[in-house]
Amino acid sequence: AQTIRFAMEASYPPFESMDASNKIVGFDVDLANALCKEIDATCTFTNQAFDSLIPSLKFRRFDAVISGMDITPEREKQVLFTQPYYENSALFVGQKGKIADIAALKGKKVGMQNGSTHQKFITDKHPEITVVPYDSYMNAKLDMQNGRIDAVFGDTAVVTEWLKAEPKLAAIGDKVTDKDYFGTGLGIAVRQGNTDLQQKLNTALDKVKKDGTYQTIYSKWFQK
Ligand SMILES: NC(=[NH2+])NCCC[C@H](N)C(=O)O
Repeated sequence: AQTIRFAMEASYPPFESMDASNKIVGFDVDLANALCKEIDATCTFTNQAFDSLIPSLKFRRFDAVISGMDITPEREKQVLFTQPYYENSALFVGQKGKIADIAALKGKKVGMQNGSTHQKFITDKHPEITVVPYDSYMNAKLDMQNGRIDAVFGDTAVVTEWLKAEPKLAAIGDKVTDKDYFGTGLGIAVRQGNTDLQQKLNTALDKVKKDGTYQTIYSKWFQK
């Protein structure tokens, strides 16, 4: 059987994180395993810095990236994406009662992962906000909670889990849905030209979306 080598940045629960035994677990892992089962392939998973995922894919160190990654026009110039497997938008979060709205972030420090769509969005659309890039959203969140930065800008799905777990945090403003950055959803990236794998993954995605497998995995990792 075929082996599909997946890469991800695994400090991003519930999409991917390291469990107590240093195994990568999460929604993306379960979904990829379900797809590999359909394709009759063996999946492997490797943890890597987020901003190195696309370069490593191009260098053939891996076959696919599944990492809560937004399908964007800019990334589509470098890689091929599957159909979206998760709807996405972005949300600012800060300490409760500190920042009233997005306008109040002017001159403030906002953290996010280096190489993320969140970084690009703020750089392009909100030059009045100071971007503070991190190796992981977990470190950005810690700095925000310690008051070193004023807010974190992240995927709504992830940030919403933080808000449920931590009563001292609050959303700032509404979800950001700009299609050029977040609007088309999360996809699995494969190399340009690897339409064979792209098609296999797309067919498998159709199948798991239809037969209930996707919903089961979703309910395991995301609360309603
Ligand atoms: N596994 C991760 N650390 N993923 C971060 C993804 C952030 C954002 N959705 C992006 O595509 O840029």
